[in-house]
Amino acid sequence: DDALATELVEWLRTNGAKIHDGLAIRHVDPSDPTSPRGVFATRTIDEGEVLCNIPWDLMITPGDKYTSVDDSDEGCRAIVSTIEAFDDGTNAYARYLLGQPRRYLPDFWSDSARALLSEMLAVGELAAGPMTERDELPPHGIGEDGFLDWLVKDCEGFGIDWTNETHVHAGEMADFPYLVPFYDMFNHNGKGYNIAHRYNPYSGERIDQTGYEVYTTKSIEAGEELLNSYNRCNICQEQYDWFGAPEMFAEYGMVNGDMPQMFLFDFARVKFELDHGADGGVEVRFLVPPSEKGIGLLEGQLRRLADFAKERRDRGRDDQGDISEYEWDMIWRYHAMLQGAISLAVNGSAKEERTDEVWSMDDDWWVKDGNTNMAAGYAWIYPNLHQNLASEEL
Ligand SMILES: C[S@@+](CC[C@H](N)C(=O)[O-])C[C@H]1O[C@@H](n2cnc3c(N)ncnc32)[C@H](O)[C@@H]1O
Repeated sequence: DDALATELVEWLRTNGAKIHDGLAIRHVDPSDPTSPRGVFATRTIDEGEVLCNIPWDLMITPGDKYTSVDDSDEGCRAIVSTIEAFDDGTNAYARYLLGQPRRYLPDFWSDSARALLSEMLAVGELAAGPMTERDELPPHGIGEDGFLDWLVKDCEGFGIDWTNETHVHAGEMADFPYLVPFYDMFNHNGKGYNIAHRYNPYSGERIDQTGYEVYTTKSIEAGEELLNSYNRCNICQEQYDWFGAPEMFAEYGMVNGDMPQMFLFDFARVKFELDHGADGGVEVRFLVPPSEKGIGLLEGQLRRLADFAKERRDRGRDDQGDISEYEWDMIWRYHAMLQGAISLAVNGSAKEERTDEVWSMDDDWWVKDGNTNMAAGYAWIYPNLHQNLASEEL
């Protein structure tokens, strides 16, 4: 029943990719064809077995040679390559990507939906230009002058037609630096992963010669799902310390109750993780000691979020521009997630000793697990989504 996935695997094998024969691609909930697809073991797989090796030629890349991560027009070239793949009728991976949802990431929503979301996130008056992490709730960088506006400006001269929905879809799908067939079917698990990459594209190894290889890091039972971690993985070191539930929503379009969830509120200098406690209830763990001022600021946002819903949700979708049903649903799901998380933090902070230390620290007040080590001229840990700080600026 999943022709696109079957066709993709056949096409990959025919063209030199290795795909483990103990795997099946199916919907996570087999009875619900709208649930996401995932990769499952059909038999026991030992630790260290290769799940796939994808030759360079089958990936969608910004160019035909390995390029480094600090290549400035790499993002635009990746989109152009994705458009070319879409136009190539023989490319089964492109057909699979064309079958993915359209405009599901907030960055690609309608102007009306992005405006409503920005207003919901604005801590104070809605700023005319882009807001920073200091005056909005996370995730950052979505509103006016968001990612798509930035792409349009940045990719001028690359022949991308932003009035063409297929080109926009290429912009949404194109991952920098490359799109890897099959690898992108592994779902996210917040508790950890059972797969790893043999090669680290960020370290400059020659994937154009070796292929992109993924193997198991544990032994896997039949029926078990093969899972990656999109933020706690061994490859995305730049997302390690700041990439929480709000960023999962921004970058992957996910809003769900999966635990653990991390939240970093810059404007209040509060950072915490939520997870199930021993009694099954959700508990808060502060990753940086909370301050009196920070908790007060969060309490203010709880009141504002409640008023916002009363005013905007109760008014209904129809008289607020051309917000789609999907966008509307996601906005209020995310609203509920924020309200829930902030309430847990405010209530949980009663048990904590409060200290104002965070307010005398520099902008890296929240860096705990990570560090600001440089690689290829960039700090891998940085506070604002879509913002690469050059090393001199830090
Ligand atoms: C890299 S793809 C994973 C494969 C994808 N499920 C598919 O059908 O092709 C990432 C997308 O999968 C979905 N996804 C992955 N992990 C998820 C999870 N734990 N909960 C909900 N959706 C998830 C999200 O829509 C996300 O944007």
